[in-house]
Amino acid sequence: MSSDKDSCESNVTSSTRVAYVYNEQYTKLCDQMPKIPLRASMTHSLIAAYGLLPHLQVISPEAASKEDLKLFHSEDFIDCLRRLSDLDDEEKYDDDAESYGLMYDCPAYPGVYDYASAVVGGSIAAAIHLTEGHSQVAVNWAGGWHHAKRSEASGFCYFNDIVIAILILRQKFDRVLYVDLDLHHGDGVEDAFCSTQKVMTVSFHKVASGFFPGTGLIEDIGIGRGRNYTVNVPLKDGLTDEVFLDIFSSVINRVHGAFKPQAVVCQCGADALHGDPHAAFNLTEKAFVRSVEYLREWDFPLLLLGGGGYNFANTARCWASITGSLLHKELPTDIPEHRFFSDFGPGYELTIEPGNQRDLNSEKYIEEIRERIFGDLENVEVEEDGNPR
Ligand SMILES: O=C(CCc1ccccc1NC(=O)c1cccc(C(F)(F)F)c1)NO
Ligand SMILES: [Zn+2]
Repeated sequence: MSSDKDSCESNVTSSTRVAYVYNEQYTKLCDQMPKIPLRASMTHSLIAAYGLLPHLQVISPEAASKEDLKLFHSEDFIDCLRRLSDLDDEEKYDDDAESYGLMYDCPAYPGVYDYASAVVGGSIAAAIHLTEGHSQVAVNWAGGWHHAKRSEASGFCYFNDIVIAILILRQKFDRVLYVDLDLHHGDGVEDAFCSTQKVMTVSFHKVASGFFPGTGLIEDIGIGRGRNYTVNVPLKDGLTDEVFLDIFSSVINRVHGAFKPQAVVCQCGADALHGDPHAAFNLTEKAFVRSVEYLREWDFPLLLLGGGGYNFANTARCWASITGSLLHKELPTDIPEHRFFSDFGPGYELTIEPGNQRDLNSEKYIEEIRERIFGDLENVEVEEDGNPR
């Protein structure tokens, strides 16, 4: 006779368990990324401080092997990053470096190979957890590096963990939907899948002259067989939660109806939040939490990844709020005492104040892009495959 504790344990089925990629060494490695020092530990510590770890299924990742990386990246690029990563700073200048994007925004700092392959390993572990049916949701907040190309690092992204995770999901799921909430266009993922009908990429991002990466225009809808399977939602400064959630829900609803995805990957880059040094949108964590809740309602395998986010306390607030929501836990507004408590001043609260920048997204503008995207999605029709998921 199982005690009621066992029986309550046993009713934690794969559909309610949330897998969470973490181990101490992995997080320490991710903390060393120069653009986001200690951000991985801040995110994990806040999630732990809110007492969420016992409710998560923690999965410990291994670094991606060279074979794993070759699922997307070229061998010469992988070898170059490996070589430069082993050098200390002096001998850095190698003419290859520039052609592989390993300068400026993506310096090949000592140990960068171990960092970048560890992050890919984290997203692979999460994706495998979903293909093996151990849970319906898997989270790798240290992942989400959407700019990396097959043979080029770009925009702080070295290896594209997202593309590799999607390729793993595609081994089991015929149609995979990719949603990118980062302030910046998810160009690396879009490029990887722009000519296939099997992966639909939908990116919501800022478009303005001179703003990185400069791609992701509304007229970019994919090429060849992939035409209409790329969706870009170009947005302007001052975006609010309300306007974002309105365009997000209407576009994603049509995407769901037309593409009928069997698994979803969502990049939750937090540089779209108010308070980020990019100072572009007025979003709060509510925009992200409600977007993920919207995707969750469809109850198919969901992989959540991080990405940008340079106000580290706000990034931790956002990702801890999403994690709490996945567990149907209401998190108290007061930030609990923990290692990084002092970084959450002056309010020491979980919620983020909305920005008050003027919203350049007029109703007319939002209607125009909504109608344009709806029109393009009319051309998407997938035959319901008979195969079970
Ligand atoms: O977040 C990104 C990449 C950000 C990026 C790529 C290429 C060129 C510039 C940027 N952004 C910055 O360099 C940037 C902007 C504001 C604040 C910072 C910070 F890291 F110093 F905080 C960095 N993609 O999702
Ligand atoms: Zn970004």
